[in-house]
This record gives sequence, structure tokens and C-alpha cells, in this order.
Amino acid sequence: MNIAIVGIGLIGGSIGIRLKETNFFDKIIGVEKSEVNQKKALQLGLVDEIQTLEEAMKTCKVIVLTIPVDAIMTLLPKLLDIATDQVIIDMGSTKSNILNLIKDHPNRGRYVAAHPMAGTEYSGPEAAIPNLFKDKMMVYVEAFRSDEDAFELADAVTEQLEMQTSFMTAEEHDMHTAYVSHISHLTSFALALTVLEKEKSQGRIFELAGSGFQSTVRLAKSSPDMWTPIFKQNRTNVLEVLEEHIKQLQHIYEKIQNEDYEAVHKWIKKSNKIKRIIK
Ligand SMILES: O=C(O)C(=O)C[C@]1(C(=O)O)C=C[C@@H](O)C=C1
Repeated sequence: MNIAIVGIGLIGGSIGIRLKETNFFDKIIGVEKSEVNQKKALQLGLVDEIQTLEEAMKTCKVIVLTIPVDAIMTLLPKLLDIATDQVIIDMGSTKSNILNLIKDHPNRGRYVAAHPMAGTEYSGPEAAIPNLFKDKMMVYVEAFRSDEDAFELADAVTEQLEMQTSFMTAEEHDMHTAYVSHISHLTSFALALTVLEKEKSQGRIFELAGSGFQSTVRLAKSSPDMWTPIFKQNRTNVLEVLEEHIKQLQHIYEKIQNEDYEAVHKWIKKSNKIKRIIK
């Protein structure tokens, strides 16, 4: 049994390199538009060979989509049109729109919506690492709508990646990811810009960047090709979360402006409760 990975970047490449270790599949096939990335993927040993998507649909039982979410919106309906007994797993970061788009497709059962909560700020095949998914969460979205055998095969892949599992509806998934993952990226992009645009001395940024700045600005290195489509697909939730975030910033702005340091202390103390959830 072969698996095809469509899009060999950080996620696709990391799946490939891990699955090559486990030997669960006979062959790991890479499907990749960019010739440069095709070469890198082969050189780095992330996949066994490169095929076109048309070829891969004939030679592979499992097709994993690890491309930006807007590209998944375009590609998935076309793949379902030609699917027979393959399992198509979408590993994108947003789910409501895509699930809505294919909800009445006759081959809906062959599709599994899954979101690995793992990643780094780096992208491309050279960013791939074998243990990226170990002990991280694979979120299945509306798994009960997939054919039983399709879900079982997708879950076998998750097991090979040594992940834990969680189940959600599309609405829950997109709302919670907006609150946890998407806002983190937005604040990091904004932080990087605030500093870059106001602190003109790059030398000083470099000299003063301790671990505080390093850790909060880490996500600002993430790819616009991945994140612009996420904000587009999850627009309503993202706007709601941004509004809440702006309120917090406005609140602390006013407290500091009014020299109400008791309120500042209280605000920080309240936020420290995050320690109970995240160590
Ligand atoms: O840790 C990071 O660098 C990530 O960007 C990983 C992260 C996240 O926000 O946690 C980013 C997007 C994916 O949809 C899942 C995981």
C-alpha cells in the first residue's frame, strides 16, 4: 500500500520522513508543484519518488493534503470527483468552509478532515523533522461522516506519527483554533511590525533581543502563503478574537496612561492563570 503526500513542505515532509522510518507504507510518493522542492524532497529523503497527482491517484491508497487551506478548497472537490476507494486526508488548519463545500459530494465518505496541532515557524522541505508530531494532538473534525474503513486508515497514519487524538465539530474546531493558534500568530506578526517599524536600529534590536522577545516574536517568521489563507477561511472567528484582543490592549493602554498601577498589577495577575493550563 502506498501513500501520496501532496505538498512537501514542513508538514508534508515531516510526515514523509516519519513514515519512511516506520515502513507502514510500501512507498511514500511526493506530489509537488515546485521543481526545486521536488529535488530537495528527494535529496533529503522525505519521499521515495515524485509523481503527478493523476499518477498518484492511481498508485496510492492514501492521499494526504498538506498544502495551504485555499489550495485544499480548490483541489479536494476535484479529487473526490475521481476517487474510488482511496482515502483523502486533509491536514489543513481550518475546516468549516471545506466541510461545507463537499458536504453533499457522493464520495464524501472517502474524505477525512484532520488537523495535526504541530508545526514550527519554518516552512519548506528543509524544515521537515521526523519527530514533529510525536505526542502532539491530531484533531479529527466530524469523523463520523467518513466511511469507517477510510477513518480507520487515516487513524493508522496518526498512530504511525505517534499522535494523540481529539474529536470536534467544524464550528468548535475553527473557533478554538482562532482563540489559541490563529491569534498567537496575529499578535506575533503585529509585535514584529511594531518593533521593526518603530525601532529603526536593527543593531539595537539584535543586541537587546533576550529570550522574551525571541519567544514572542518566533511565530512572526511563519509563512504568509500559509497564514493569509487561514485568516481568509476563518475570517469571522478571527475577527471576533482580534476584537477581544484589541480590547485587552486598549484596557492596558488606558491603565498605564492613567498611572493606575494597581490595575496593571491585577491585569497581569489575572493573565498568570494561564500557568495552570500551560506549564
Ligand atoms: O508552533 C508553531 O510554530 C505553529 O505554528 C504550530 C501551529 C500552532 O499554532 O500551534 C500552527 C498551525 C497549525 O495549524 C498547527 C499548529
